[in-house]
Amino acid sequence: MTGEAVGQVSKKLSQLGLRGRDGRDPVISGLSVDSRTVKPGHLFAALPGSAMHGAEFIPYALRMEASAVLTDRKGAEMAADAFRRWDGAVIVAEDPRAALAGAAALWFETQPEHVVAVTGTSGKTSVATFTRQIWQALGHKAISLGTMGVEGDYHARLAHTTPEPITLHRVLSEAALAGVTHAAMEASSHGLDQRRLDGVRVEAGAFTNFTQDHLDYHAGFEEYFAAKALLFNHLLEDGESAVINIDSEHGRRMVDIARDRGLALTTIGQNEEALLRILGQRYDATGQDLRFSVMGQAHMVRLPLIGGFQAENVLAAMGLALASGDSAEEIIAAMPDLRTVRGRMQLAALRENGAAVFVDYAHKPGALIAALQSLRPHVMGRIIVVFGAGGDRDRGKRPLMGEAARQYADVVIVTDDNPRSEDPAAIRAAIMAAAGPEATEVGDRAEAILRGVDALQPGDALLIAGKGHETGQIVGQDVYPFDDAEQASVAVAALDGRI
Ligand SMILES: CC(=O)N[C@H]1[C@@H](OP(=O)(O)OP(=O)(O)OC[C@H]2O[C@@H](n3ccc(=O)[nH]c3=O)[C@H](O)[C@@H]2O)O[C@H](CO)[C@@H](O)[C@@H]1O[C@H](C)C(=O)N[C@@H](C)C(=O)N[C@H](CCC(=O)O)C(=O)O
Ligand SMILES: Nc1ncnc2c1ncn2[C@@H]1O[C@H](COP(=O)(O)OP(=O)(O)OP(=O)(O)O)[C@@H](O)[C@H]1O
Ligand SMILES: N[C@H](CCC[C@H](N)C(=O)O)C(=O)O
Ligand SMILES: [Mg+2]
Repeated sequence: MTGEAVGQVSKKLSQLGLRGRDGRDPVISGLSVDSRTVKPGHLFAALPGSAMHGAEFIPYALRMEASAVLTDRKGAEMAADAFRRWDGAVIVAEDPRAALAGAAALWFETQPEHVVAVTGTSGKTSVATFTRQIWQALGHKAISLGTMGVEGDYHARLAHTTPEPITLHRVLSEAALAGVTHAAMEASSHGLDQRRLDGVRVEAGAFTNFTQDHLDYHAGFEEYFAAKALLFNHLLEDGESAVINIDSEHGRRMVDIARDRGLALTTIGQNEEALLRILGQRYDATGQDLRFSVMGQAHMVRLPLIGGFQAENVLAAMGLALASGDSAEEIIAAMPDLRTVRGRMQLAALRENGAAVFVDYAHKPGALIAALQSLRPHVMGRIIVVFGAGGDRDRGKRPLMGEAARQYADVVIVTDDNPRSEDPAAIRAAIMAAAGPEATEVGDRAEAILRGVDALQPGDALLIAGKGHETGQIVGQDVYPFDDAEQASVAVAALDGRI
C-alpha cells in the first residue's frame, strides 16, 4: 500500500462523511471484515450480521492493533467501553457495508477496463462464462468471476459467488495488473443486497430470469426481486447498458426499472420485441442449431450445448459482449466454439448402449424444471433423474423440486445433496412427499447414481442434478470428496464391465 493510496482511502472515507474522532483521518495499512484477519494498522469493518454484530469482535481487533474501526451506530454503542481506552479512529456510517465497499474500491484502485455483471435466479455462471469465452475468442484477456471462482486469463479460488468487497476488489485489481481487460461477474442477490459490488465500475448488467431461491435469506419474493433490481437501479450509472430477458413478467418489470434509470437497453428472448431474438431451435444428441435475429437480421449457428435455455444464456452473453464494444459479426463467428460450462448440462458418460449421463447444477425448482424440460427434445427414450436438496437452505424448495421431478422425469431417485447440519432423511422425506408414489429414495448418492445408470436402456438419459461442478458432499461439519461426473464414469465402467 503506497502512502498516496492510504491518503486516498482516508480522503474517501471523509468524503463519505466518515471521519475519525477529533476530525482526524485514520492512517490505514489494510482492510479486514473479519476480526480473525486483522493485522496491525488495519481498518476493521464491524458489520451488523445475521447471526451476530461484528462489533462483538472489536475488542479483539483492537488487541490485534487495528488503527480504525468502521461500524454503525449500534456497533459504536456496543464497543463504547473498548473505545474509551483506545486512541484509534472510530468511523460510524449509516450503511457500513456500502462504506466498506467504497473504501475497498479505492484501496485496490485498479479494475479491468470492461466489467459486466449478471443477475437472475439461474444462468448467472453460464452467462458469465460464455461472455468470457466470447471475449477470449475475440483476442481479449478476460476472466469470469463467480460460483466457480475466477477462471480464464487469471485464476483464483473464491468462497462465494459474489465475494465480500475486500476480496472482490483485490481480485479485480490483481487480474487487471496481470493484464486482464475484460471481466464478467455474477451478481448474487446476497451480494447485491449486502452492497458487495458497490464501487465496481460496471458498464453493463444482464438479467436472466426469476424463480424461487434463497427465501431463507430474503423476507419474500418482492425483497428477493428488489435485491436483483439493485444491479439496474443502484449499481449501473446513467447511460450504461442493460441486457434483459423479456420472456418473463419479471424481465418486463426489470425493463421498466432500467428505462426509468436511463440505461441503454438490449432485450433478449423469444418475445417478438426482443432485439436479440430466438427464432427457432433444433435439437440432437450432441447439441442444437439455433436460428436467431439481431435487430431483425436472421442468423443460424451450431451450438454444441445441451438444453434449450442455453440459447438464452448465449444471447445474454452476446448482449454483454456487444455492450463492451465488440461487433455482432465477430461474436456470432465465436458462437460455434462455445464450450459447455462445467457441471451445467455436461455430458459426463455414455453407456455402451448409447444412453447418456448428464451432470447439472439445478438445485432449485425453476432450474430443475428447465433442465428436465430442455433435456426432453434431445432424448428419444426415458429421462431418469437423481437429485436431492441442500440442508440449511430454503426449505420451501424441497416439495417444489419433488413435484418438478414427478412432472418432468420418467424415473425419479431422491438422494442426498449437502445435508449440512440437518437430518438427511428428513430432507429426503420432504422431497419424497411430493415426488409421487413411484419415486425411489436412496440416501447414499453414489449408490443412487449407480442405480440410475443401471436403469438406462438404449435411448434413455440420466440427469444427475444439484451438485454440478462441486467436488464434495457436506455432512455436518465434514466435507467428503464427491464428484457427480466422476461417480457417473465409475458407475458406467462398472456396469458395462470395464472395471
Ligand atoms: C447470509 C450472508 O450472506 N452472510 C454474510 C454476512 O455475514 P453474516 O451477516 O451472517 O455474519 P455473522 O456471522 O452474523 O457475523 C457478523 C460479522 O462478524 C464478523 N465476524 C464473525 C466472526 C468472527 O470471529 N469475527 C468477525 O469479525 C463477520 O465477518 C461479519 O461481518 O456478511 C459476511 C461478511 O460480509 C459474509 O461473509 C457472510 O456470508 C456468509 C459466509 C455466506 O455463507 N453467505 C452465502 C449465503 C452467500 O453470500 N451466498 C451468495 C449466493 C450464492 C447463490 O447464488 O446461490 C454468494 O454470493 O455466494
Ligand atoms: N437461462 C436459464 N433458465 C433456466 N434455467 C437455467 C438457465 N441457465 C441455467 N439454468 C439451470 O440452472 C442451473 C445453474 O446454472 P448456472 O450455474 O449458470 O446458474 P447460477 O445463476 O449461476 O446459479 P447459482 O446461483 O447456483 O450460482 C443449470 O445447471 C441449469 O439447470
Ligand atoms: N450457492 C448455493 C449452492 C447450492 C448447491 C447445492 N448443491 C446445495 O448444497 O444446496 C447455496 O449455497 O445455496
Ligand atoms: Mg452461479
